[in-house]
Amino acid sequence: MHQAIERIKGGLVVSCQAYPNEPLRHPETMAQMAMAAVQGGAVGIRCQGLADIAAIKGQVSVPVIGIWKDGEEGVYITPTLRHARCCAAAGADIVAIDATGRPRPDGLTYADTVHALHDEGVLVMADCGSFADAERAVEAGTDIISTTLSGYTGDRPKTDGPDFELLGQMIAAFPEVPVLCEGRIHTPAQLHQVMEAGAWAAVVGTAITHPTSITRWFVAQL
Ligand SMILES: CC(=O)N[C@H](C=O)[C@@H](O)[C@H](O)[C@H](O)COP(=O)(O)O
Repeated sequence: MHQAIERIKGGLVVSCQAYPNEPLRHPETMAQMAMAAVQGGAVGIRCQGLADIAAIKGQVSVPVIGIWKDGEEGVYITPTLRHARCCAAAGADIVAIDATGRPRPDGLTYADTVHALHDEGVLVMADCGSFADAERAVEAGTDIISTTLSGYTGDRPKTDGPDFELLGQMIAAFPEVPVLCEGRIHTPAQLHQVMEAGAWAAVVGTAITHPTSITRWFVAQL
């Protein structure tokens, strides 16, 4: 098992992302957010965009999972081999990529992409939207599989909280592969539950690092 993957075992990875045109969308701001998360006990950081990856790697020593979101529909999380290589070059310890079977903009298959990255020594995390995606990812030899895209690809309902069902299926089917739970973990109790279920680690974004969403949750109660 690679050291970066060992280091996040049993812990909380915090996703530090601001979306296009949002006030916090600045690499230095995201690096400050990442440092704050590490102070709170995060064992890893997930972040978006080459500038943010580089800025965050410059400030924290925990493993960084890098992605590059390009577009908003279809395959947009690190959609091509080029995007993934750039994330690695920017300093990501692990690169997360879309693991769905949808056509990729560069025409490569998911497996082609993973094999090319492995040839270059890059660790790959599969952002899955279904159990079939997880099977494809494991078949390709992916280092980490995750529930990231559950509820966002049309294959699974968008549950209020994390997709415990998919998480459980992945853990049961692939005991040798680290399974991360990511997506809609909104409370410490839900985090406890996903770790009890056997997740290798969990990724929390919105509930920790997206104040606009958190404010809306409160305002909705007024
Ligand atoms: C579907 C998609 O594009 N997910 C993205 C992946 O990086 C992010 O927008 C999420 O914030 C991240 O997965 C963490 O999830 P949550 O913010 O729910 O804790």
